[in-house]
Amino acid sequence: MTTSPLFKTVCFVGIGLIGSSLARAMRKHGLAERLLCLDVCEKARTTALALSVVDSATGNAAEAISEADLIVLGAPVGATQAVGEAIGPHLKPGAIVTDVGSVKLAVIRDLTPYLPEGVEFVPGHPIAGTEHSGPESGFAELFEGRWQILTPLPGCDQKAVDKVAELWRRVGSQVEIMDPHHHDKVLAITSHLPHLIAYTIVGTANDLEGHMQQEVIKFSASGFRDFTRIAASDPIMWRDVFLNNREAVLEVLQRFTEDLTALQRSIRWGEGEVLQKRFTETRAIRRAIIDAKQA
Ligand SMILES: NC(=O)c1ccc[n+]([C@@H]2O[C@H](COP(=O)([O-])OP(=O)(O)OC[C@H]3O[C@@H](n4cnc5c(N)ncnc54)[C@H](O)[C@@H]3O)[C@@H](O)[C@H]2O)c1
Ligand SMILES: O=C(O)C(=O)C[C@]1(C(=O)O)C=C[C@@H](O)C=C1
Repeated sequence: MTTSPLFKTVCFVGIGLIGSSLARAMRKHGLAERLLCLDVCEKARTTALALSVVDSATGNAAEAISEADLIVLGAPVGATQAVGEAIGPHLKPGAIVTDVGSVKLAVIRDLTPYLPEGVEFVPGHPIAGTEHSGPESGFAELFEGRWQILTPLPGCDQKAVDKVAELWRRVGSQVEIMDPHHHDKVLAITSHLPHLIAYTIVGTANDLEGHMQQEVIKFSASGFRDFTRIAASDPIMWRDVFLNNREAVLEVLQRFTEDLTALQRSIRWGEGEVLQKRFTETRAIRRAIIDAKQA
C-alpha cells in the first residue's frame, strides 16, 4: 500500500542489512521523496545505488546530511562516535535523527554530544534481522509484524517521537516505548546472550579434533544447524554489541553460568526429575511465545 510521504529527504548513515531494508520499505510504501545514503564503504554505496535502494550515495557527510529531514543511523554501534563527529556539523535545524542499533545506552552516550540545538534524537531498535549483512541482503518486508522499540530521552519533542513511531508503523511494525537502560537489560537475555551461546557452541565444535569436525558438518542435526545460522551473524556488529552492553551481558551471563552448572550437577547425579521439571517449564515458554504470535 502506498501512502503520503512522511519525510522529504531521508539519509541512511550505513546502508547495510537494516538500513537498506528500511530504505526499501520506505520506497515500497512511498514514505519519502528522496533517499540518500552516507557509507564509508564504497562497495556498499555502489551496491545500494545499483539496486536502486537509494537515489544517491556518497562518502561525503556534508553532501549527504545538510538537506536531510530524517537521518537513520545504521552502522555498527561501535561506530557511533565517528558517525556523530562526521554528521554533527551538517545537521540542519529541525532534522530528526534516529538509529537502529542493538544497544541503546551506549549509542545515546556516544551520539548526544555531537547533536546541535534544534535537532531531535529518537533512539530506536527494530527487533528484526537476519544473519546476513550488506545492502544486497536487505528486503522491504523485514519489519512486518515485528516490534520496534523506541527509547526517547526525557525532554525529547513528542512530535518527533510520534513521527518516527508512525514511520515504523507504516512499514508494518508494532511500536513500544521503553527506557534505554531497561531495553539493554531485556535484549541482553533475549538477543545478546543467545548469540554468545551460539558463537560458543559452534566454536567448541570447531575446536574438536580433525575427524570429529568432519562428523559435525556431516551429521549436523537441526538443533546445531540453528546455532550455526545465528553464529554466522556479522562479527563486527556483534563485537560492538558485546563491548557496548558489557554490564547487562555479564550480569545475565553470570546467572546463565550458575543455571548451567546446576543442570550439569543434575546430569552427574542422575537427578532425572530435576531435568524433566526444567525442560517442562521451558517447553511451556516456547508454547507461550508461539501462542502470543498467533493471537
Ligand atoms: N543484523 C541484524 O540482525 C540487526 C537487527 C537489528 C538491529 N541491528 C543493528 O543495526 C545496525 C546495522 O546492522 P546491519 O546488520 O545492517 O549491518 P551491516 O554490516 O549490514 O551494515 C552496516 C553498514 O554500516 C557502514 N558503516 C560502518 N561504519 C560507518 C561509518 N562510520 N559511517 C557510515 N557508515 C558506516 C558499513 O560500511 C555497512 O555498510 C547495527 O547497529 C546493529 O546492531 C542489526
Ligand atoms: O533473526 C536473527 O538473525 C537475529 O538475530 C535478529 C536479532 C535477534 O536477536 O532477534 C538480532 C539482533 C538484533 O538487534 C535484533 C534482532
